[in-house]
Amino acid sequence: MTVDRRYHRAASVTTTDRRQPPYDLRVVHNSFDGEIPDSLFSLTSLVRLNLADNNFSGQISPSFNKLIRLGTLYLQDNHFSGQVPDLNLTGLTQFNVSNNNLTGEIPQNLSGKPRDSFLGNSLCGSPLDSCGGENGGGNGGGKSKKKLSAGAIAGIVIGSILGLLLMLLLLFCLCRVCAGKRKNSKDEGVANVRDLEVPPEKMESEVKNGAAGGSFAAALGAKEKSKVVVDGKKGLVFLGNTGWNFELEDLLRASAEVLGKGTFGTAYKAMLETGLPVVVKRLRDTNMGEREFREKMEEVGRLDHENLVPLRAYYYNREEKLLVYDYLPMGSLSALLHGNKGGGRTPLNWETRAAIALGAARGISYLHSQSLTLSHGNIKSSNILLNTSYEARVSDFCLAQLAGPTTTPNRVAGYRAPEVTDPRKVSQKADVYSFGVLLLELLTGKAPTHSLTNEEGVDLPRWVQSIVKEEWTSEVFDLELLRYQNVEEDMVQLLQLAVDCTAPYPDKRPSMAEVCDKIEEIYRSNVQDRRSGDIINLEEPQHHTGS
Ligand SMILES: Nc1ncnc2c1ncn2[C@@H]1O[C@H](COP(=O)(O)OP(=O)(O)OP(=O)(O)O)[C@@H](O)[C@H]1O
Repeated sequence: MTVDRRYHRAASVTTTDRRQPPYDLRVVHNSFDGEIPDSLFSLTSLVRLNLADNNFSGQISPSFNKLIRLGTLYLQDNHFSGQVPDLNLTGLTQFNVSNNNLTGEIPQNLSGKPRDSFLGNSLCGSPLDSCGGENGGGNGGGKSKKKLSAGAIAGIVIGSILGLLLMLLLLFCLCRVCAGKRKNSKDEGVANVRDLEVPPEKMESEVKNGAAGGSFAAALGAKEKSKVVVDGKKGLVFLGNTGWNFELEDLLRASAEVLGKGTFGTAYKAMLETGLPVVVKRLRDTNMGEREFREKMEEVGRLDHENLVPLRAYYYNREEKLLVYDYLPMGSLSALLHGNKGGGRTPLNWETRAAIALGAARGISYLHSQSLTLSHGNIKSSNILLNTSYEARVSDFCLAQLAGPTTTPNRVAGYRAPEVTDPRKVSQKADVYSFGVLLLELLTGKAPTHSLTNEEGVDLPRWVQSIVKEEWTSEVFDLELLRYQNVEEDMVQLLQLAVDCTAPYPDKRPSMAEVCDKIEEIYRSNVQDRRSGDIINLEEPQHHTGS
């Protein structure tokens, strides 16, 4: 069927004279789809054309201009798209293209038609709103669109750019804040971290060779560039009931001198402005994480015995780890035994040595009693410190695990039990061995291998074993001890205990509690001897010049 036939069939043709061509064509509701066929435009006599409410699509052809007699053109409620053609039909009084998909500007010739004729499209221009403004009136529905003026577009573009810049700026600020926070959390997650500047010249002159008078901050900074990272909030952590009340900054201001370099780092004596002297150990190369470190410090801080040098406080940050102890003015047993050999040193008598041995044994035995896995780990004469009454205080206990990869294991080689391969893993039996070497050192006055910086020292257990027992007295004991009579038997007993402690097989060694009991027994007999009044006057404390 041709389109023409379709039209003729469906159209209700209104004509009085059947010989006349149709002048009124109405297409039945919803009957047609597709584009309007060109043949329609040959019906030039048409006066009324009503194609409303169908499914016509495509463009509205400008060929409607051929229907020069057209007074009514109803195209509403279809699917026409594209622009409204410029219809120059002077008789066209009824015109409606509403509710299609038409776009663009309404041609000048149709601008006099009522608004309703154009609604429901995306059209603009008179009689609707001007192009660039709102069109379609209030009931344009979803089909209405904006057509923006150049000024509006420029405004939107500039606004968008400014908005984008603002967002970038905000993003940048946010990143800076986050980066700042991350940095702070690196330095213990605390604000208030700052650097103490120490002039390098000051550091050099003040701390050179451990000379006293330089500030502790300078001492810490001496080998670094010139900065010490100080964390003002998470400062010193005090352990136990010290009664101490000072801040890290007070410590950094304190005058300091180097006491010596040990296995774990350097020890400083710091004199606070209040006159309180403390010892600060600056740990080197500690691999331990913060949490583990703090837990370890709390554990060590809980250990409390009269023959121990308690850990009073600590400081932790990624760069610096400091341990704070009491300062013991009489120094170490090592300094007493081996220092000032040239002269000016009062020899250590037997009773003082026996008392030191007993005090040290008690301190270590206490440690072992706390837990089967707890050991000192670094027993040697420089870690046996003395108070003003020459009572022994064991220091540096339970720190073996803190030792970093660059520690100097040689320094403890002479005290180390043969089975110890990793100095960070030391058993109680290994402690007993080290204590045995310490007893041998006390009795012979000789320093064990590598225990002194300048001297080679002796492999004490081996050396003593190489001497036949009968010759122990004259060959083995420190000459300073030989002048005391009636104590020979006690000395031999202590020497035998030392030999037992240094047995190559850990199982053959006594426990620290047994060692303690034995020394007490020897010491008691010594006191009885003293009561019988046959040796030196022990009522007066003797003075020794430690180095
Ligand atoms: N609390 C203290 N009071 C007085 N002197 C101390 C104190 N602590 C340590 N010293 C002395 O400071 C010096 C250095 O001590 P430090 O403990 O750092 O090294 P060390 O004992 O030689 O070796 P290690 O680190 O293996 O124990 C030693 O001569 C030591 O006797």
